[in-house]
Amino acid sequence: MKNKESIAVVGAGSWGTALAIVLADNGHEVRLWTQNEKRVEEINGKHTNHQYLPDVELPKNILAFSSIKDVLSGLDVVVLAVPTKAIREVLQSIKNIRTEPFTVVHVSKGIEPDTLMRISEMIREELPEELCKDIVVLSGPSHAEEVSLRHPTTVTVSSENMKAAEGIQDIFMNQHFRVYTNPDVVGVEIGGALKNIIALAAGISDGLGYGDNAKAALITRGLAEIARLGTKMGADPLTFSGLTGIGDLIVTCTSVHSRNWRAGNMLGKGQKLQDVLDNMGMVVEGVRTTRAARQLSVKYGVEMPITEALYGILFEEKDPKVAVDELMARMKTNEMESLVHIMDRQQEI
Ligand SMILES: NC(=O)C1=CN([C@@H]2O[C@H](COP(=O)(O)OP(=O)(O)OC[C@H]3O[C@@H](n4cnc5c(N)ncnc54)[C@H](OP(=O)(O)O)[C@@H]3O)[C@@H](O)[C@H]2O)C=CC1
Ligand SMILES: O=C(CO)COP(=O)(O)O
Repeated sequence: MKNKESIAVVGAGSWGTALAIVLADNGHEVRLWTQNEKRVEEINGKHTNHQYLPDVELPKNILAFSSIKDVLSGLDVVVLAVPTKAIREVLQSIKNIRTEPFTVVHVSKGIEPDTLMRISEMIREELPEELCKDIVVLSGPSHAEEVSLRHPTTVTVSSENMKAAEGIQDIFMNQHFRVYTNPDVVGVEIGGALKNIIALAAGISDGLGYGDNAKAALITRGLAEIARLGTKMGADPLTFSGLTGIGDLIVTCTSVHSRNWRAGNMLGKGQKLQDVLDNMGMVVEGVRTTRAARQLSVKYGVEMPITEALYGILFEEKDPKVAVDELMARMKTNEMESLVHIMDRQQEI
């Protein structure tokens, strides 16, 4: 029997709401924060969140609030479920209110451009040490739409303090939502963030009318470049063959639920990036992360051809078809050569 807790979920978008359902199903009292008053009324009155999860009825033990102060008061666990670009702003409001220490669970998948920080690093920078007990990342192949329908889903939690990760594993785990632990915070965060770049590329490939061969190539070679960069940054190479690596790549590159795949698909069909983003109504994390990953590839001296091609399409108006032609015409190489430093890193560990 798990301890019942009161838990704050900050962000009532699709993922925050789906995770609130998991926590509510486990019997926890869930306080869900959104700055949108109308959504607060809808969640508390009709028990729905139509904009983000249409047709899903929310459990009654989810209570929504628009005051961040009311959401946080007296709670030990705060789940941060906002896009990467909103993380600092939200943490600044939290730190102005809280005086007691708490555990932050972050579920966002991005890297901050320019600072090149992972999300746990941004949290460490924003929250004073005496306020932030532990940081736990929850990531893996998990579309909100399926989690909210209680379809079987597996994710991974990771933290520098594995006791904290195990505590969060207990809070979330249930019959539909299986939670693993992994001590490799860098690998878990890098895999989750960078798969969005490859999902955009997979969507573009589908939008151009290419088939399964192209998609398999993008997933496999995408994983190779993610693992190359991740291991240079200190990740355990094995993490990339787990849920937060290949697992999340598969789900995001092959599902119509993925906002990154859908955005790519529209780009491949010839739409303009700004129109795609304006019409999505939800965050497409891979766009900013492409900029960050390209900066990281330069910083660490790691070749990332798919990221480079996507950067050209997103930010330099390169024709997607030309970008694919250029990828195919790259100098011939040995499949394993580019993985050598990953194997070296594995031996070090
Ligand atoms: N959706 C999914 O299936 C999954 C998503 N993720 C990750 O979770 C994170 C959140 O994604 P998701 O829930 O899908 O995004 P959505 O676009 O569905 O929702 C984003 C939420 O964040 C809120 N928000 C945005 N900007 C701010 C801000 N500046 N201040 C306060 N609140 C803000 C929005 O509020 P409002 O509606 O009021 O604008 C909304 O509630 C992303 O990093 C994503 O990669 C991870 C796994 C699965
Ligand atoms: O991270 C996700 C699934 O694991 C969701 O991906 P999208 O943000 O592309 O929808």
